[in-house]
Amino acid sequence: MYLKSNLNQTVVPLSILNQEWTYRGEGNANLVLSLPNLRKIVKIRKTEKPVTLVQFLTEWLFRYVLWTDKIDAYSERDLMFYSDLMVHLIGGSFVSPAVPVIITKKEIYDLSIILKSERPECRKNKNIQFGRASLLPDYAFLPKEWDSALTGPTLAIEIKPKQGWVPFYDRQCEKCPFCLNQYVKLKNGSIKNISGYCPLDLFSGSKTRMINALHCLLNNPQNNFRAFKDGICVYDECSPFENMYKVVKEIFQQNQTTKNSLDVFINMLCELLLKPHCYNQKDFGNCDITINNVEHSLLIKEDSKISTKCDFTHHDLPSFCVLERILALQMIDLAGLKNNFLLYKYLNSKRTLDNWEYIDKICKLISTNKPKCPKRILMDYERKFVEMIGKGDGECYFDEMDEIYLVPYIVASIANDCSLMVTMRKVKKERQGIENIPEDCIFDFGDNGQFAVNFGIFDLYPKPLSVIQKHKTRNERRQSAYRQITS
Ligand SMILES: O=P(O)(O)O[C@@H]1[C@@H](OP(=O)(O)O)[C@H](OP(=O)(O)O)[C@H](O)[C@H](OP(=O)(O)O)[C@H]1OP(=O)(O)O
Ligand SMILES: Nc1ncnc2c1ncn2[C@@H]1O[C@H](COP(=O)(O)OP(=O)(O)OP(=O)(O)O)[C@@H](O)[C@H]1O
Repeated sequence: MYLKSNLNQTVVPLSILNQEWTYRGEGNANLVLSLPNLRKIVKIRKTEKPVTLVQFLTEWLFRYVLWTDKIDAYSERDLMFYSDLMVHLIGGSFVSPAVPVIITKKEIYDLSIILKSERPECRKNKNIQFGRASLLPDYAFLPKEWDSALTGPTLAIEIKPKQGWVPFYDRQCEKCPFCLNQYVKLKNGSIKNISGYCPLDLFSGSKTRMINALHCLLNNPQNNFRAFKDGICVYDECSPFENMYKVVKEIFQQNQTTKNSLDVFINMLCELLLKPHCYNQKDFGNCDITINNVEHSLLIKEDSKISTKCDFTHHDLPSFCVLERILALQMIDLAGLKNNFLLYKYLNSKRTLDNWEYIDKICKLISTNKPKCPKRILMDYERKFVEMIGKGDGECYFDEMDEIYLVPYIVASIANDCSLMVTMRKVKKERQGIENIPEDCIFDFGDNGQFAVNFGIFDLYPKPLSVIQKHKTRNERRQSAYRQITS
């Protein structure tokens, strides 16, 4: 069965069980399996498990009777948003096109049974969904054609860096959203210790602050740091810290590992996070990377007097380094949650907003405005939004606006929640086959040797418009937990 999607891509049926596969991990929205022979991952959507009888019947009707069109439409829309917008905004060196595949009901049923023992208890509140899934490169491995020049294990570091930038309109608190959330986690018992990690430090452009942030991530990884050796998770919040020492020793191919080698490794990681990486720039589309910096510098003066406990100061990151690619999207939101919530509430009071219709609208806008770059389109809307706020005449300016004005906030929210992977493997001393690796992907770490390195950014799928309401409530909960614990 081969289907044609609206994106004009052939949807290929994929059988997972008749090839080598492993469980890679899962988040709130997707479960990921790795197909090591293909060096690909399959990203399978998850759905809420029905709890009540009514939910059970609705789910049954939806899945088994009304299934195909509705579910296909969801997955197709996710893919369209990813391919038409997010890939262009991030750039082809860090993301790859997703290939739609179809997984049968029977296969999902069999997989669910096998996966029972692998899935963490806290994630079992959702089922995996049959039908459309996405096939993507597995960033825990390097491209096959580089293999002949490389030796030793492949190490991949996954970081979910979270919000490294707070719009000026939202800076009412001395703590950034991530640090505030630590108090909620502490209160509900999901963590024992507050992490010293602050995303503002990781994105600060200051090496001292970045290195401190990386040390904190390693010491208290929560769901923000993982290390994979040859595709297998060897260090995360559930593993002993020694595992990290061991894997660093192996990657450096040293007999001895000392505290010092971990420091060397963190320095190396910091350098990699700051290295421009644009070997695949031809696929970058025509998005202009520099558009939004000016706007922020104009707003900065207004707010420079706030007292902070998190350090809100920051230096520019080198263009095209992996952190800069993420931060640039986070900074696309100038108006902040405060103003986006007001607009969302206003539009919703005029007509109930559909959570996903914005995707069709923004994709259509991009296509009719070609060759204008998608980032410029979003920034034009955002600029106008901020201009309206500046006029300060309350809700009346909202009459001229629609949900497209909320899209920059949604894009920034996706960037606030995405993950990155830095993957590395040592280059053989004899350097045979080195010509297969783009020069830009080889990094020299002095006595520790040369490494081939690749970067990936993932979890760039759309969020519903209702996330704005969720963020409003979430922020109030965070502030309250902070006040309760610190007062
Ligand atoms: O709201 P946040 O900042 O806590 O982020 C949520 C994440 O929590 P985190 O703090 O990273 O542990 C949360 O991650 P976990 O499930 O906690 O691993 C999801 O990523 C969630 O996104 P979505 O609802 O699946 O689209 C994330 O929600 P939104 O990005 O939709 O807000
Ligand atoms: N392209 C990829 N290459 C390698 N590993 C990946 C890739 N995509 C996802 N993963 C792995 O699968 C895990 C779950 O994927 P992902 O974070 O995209 O799930 P999610 O449900 O969308 O997350 P969230 O809870 O943040 O919404 C990741 O933590 C990562 O370890």
